[in-house]
Amino acid sequence: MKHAVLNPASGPLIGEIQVPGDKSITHRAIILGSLATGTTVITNFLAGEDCMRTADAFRQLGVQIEQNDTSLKIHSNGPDAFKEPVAPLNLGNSGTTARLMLGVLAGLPLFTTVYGDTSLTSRPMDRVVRPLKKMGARIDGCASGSLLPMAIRGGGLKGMQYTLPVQSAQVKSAVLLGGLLADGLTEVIEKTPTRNHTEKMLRAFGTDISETDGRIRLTNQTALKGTDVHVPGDISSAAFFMAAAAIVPGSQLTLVNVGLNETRTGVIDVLKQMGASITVSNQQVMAGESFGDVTVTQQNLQGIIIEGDIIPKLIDELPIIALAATQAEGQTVIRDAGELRLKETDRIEAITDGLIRLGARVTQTEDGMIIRGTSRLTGGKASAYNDHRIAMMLAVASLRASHDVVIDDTSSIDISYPGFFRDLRKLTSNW
Ligand SMILES: O=C(O)C1=C[C@@H](OP(=O)(O)O)[C@@H](O)[C@H](O)C1
Ligand SMILES: C=C(OP(=O)(O)O)C(=O)O
Repeated sequence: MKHAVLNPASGPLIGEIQVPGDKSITHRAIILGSLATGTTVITNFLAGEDCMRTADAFRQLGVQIEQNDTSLKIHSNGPDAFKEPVAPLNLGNSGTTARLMLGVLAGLPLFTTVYGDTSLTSRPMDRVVRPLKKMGARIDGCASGSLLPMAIRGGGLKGMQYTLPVQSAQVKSAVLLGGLLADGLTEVIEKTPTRNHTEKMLRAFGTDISETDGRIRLTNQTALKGTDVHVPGDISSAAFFMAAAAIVPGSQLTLVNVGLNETRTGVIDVLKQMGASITVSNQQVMAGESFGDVTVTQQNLQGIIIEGDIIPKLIDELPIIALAATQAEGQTVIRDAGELRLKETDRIEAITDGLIRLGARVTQTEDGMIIRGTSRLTGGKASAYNDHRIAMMLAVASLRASHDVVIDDTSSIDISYPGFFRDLRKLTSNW
């Protein structure tokens, strides 16, 4: 338990900051580096707990993964050299590890068992189990095979065409990774774009994968080649400081080397639409992934409606966007975000509860919330619900509160942003 008492308010956030590497891209680099033959060096990788679960899972399959402060070095002889793990794989708190690994494990001719923590054990896995079973996978688990723990007898998959019934990059990626190890053609059809790091990274590792009008196609290609990957900063982590700079008077903050993949930049679009001044500079592209420097200058914000196709582009940023909305004039309505109820915790409940406890006016709806601004945050005691994004949102709220913000436990922050408090302290004068 890491109880935190955050003193209220701060001066403006001024200066420059570099957030850690992208979580989604780090997971995929570890997965493809392990499936590839040869050496893969991943720089600026995220050493967060979730990504380390993915690395440990491949270590248990016999892949050599060395970690130092600046890089992860993977030596692999490809999937044919994997060994059957002698113990269950612990996937911790990580939905991405669970869903993507189920795709991989279903495609390997090995028997494996997987489990996770209390939160992961309650998150739906049938969304990946169903399509993988259609490809021929033999998977069983709790609750009629829809929850962890699960057992997978892999191998013998056949490619198929699959239309995504949920807007989920994890489901898309599980089917594509299964397809990579399956016989024949796999085609995934997505009506609303979700994050496309798997597709971009597969291409970077030499896979022939095509994408037209939301139809993504690939055939069995186990001969991936080890490739060096440089991971851009995580826009989902940067979002906490973007929003902080947007709501603390007098702030001007630059976030350097932030990933700007077109399927992830919804938070920038929304903050701009609310009235924040945001500029992007030094934009570059590496292995198909765009990144650059993002400067946010505080301006008065207005409430807006956030709904529809933009939701998957900012799904993980909704906790901090909701906080920003408490500091905007008028009403902000968030709709079509029912997926938030299926994350590390029910985030609609957790955001609403946390913000109300700190003095904001928020009403939850089935698939979102209504936030009435401008609220003077009073501070108070709130629970992070063991969820990293809720804990960081509550910590940023202290910058606009009139009294202390007390958070029950902030240890979950290590999932995606080790060093968050060091960075927050660097930018503010309140601790
Ligand atoms: O593919 C990924 O790396 C992720 C996809 C999203 O989940 P869904 O696929 O469930 O939307 C996101 O919320 C999660 O943090 C990371
Ligand atoms: C939902 C998240 O991650 P995961 O699904 O991988 O647990 C997140 O990081 O906000």
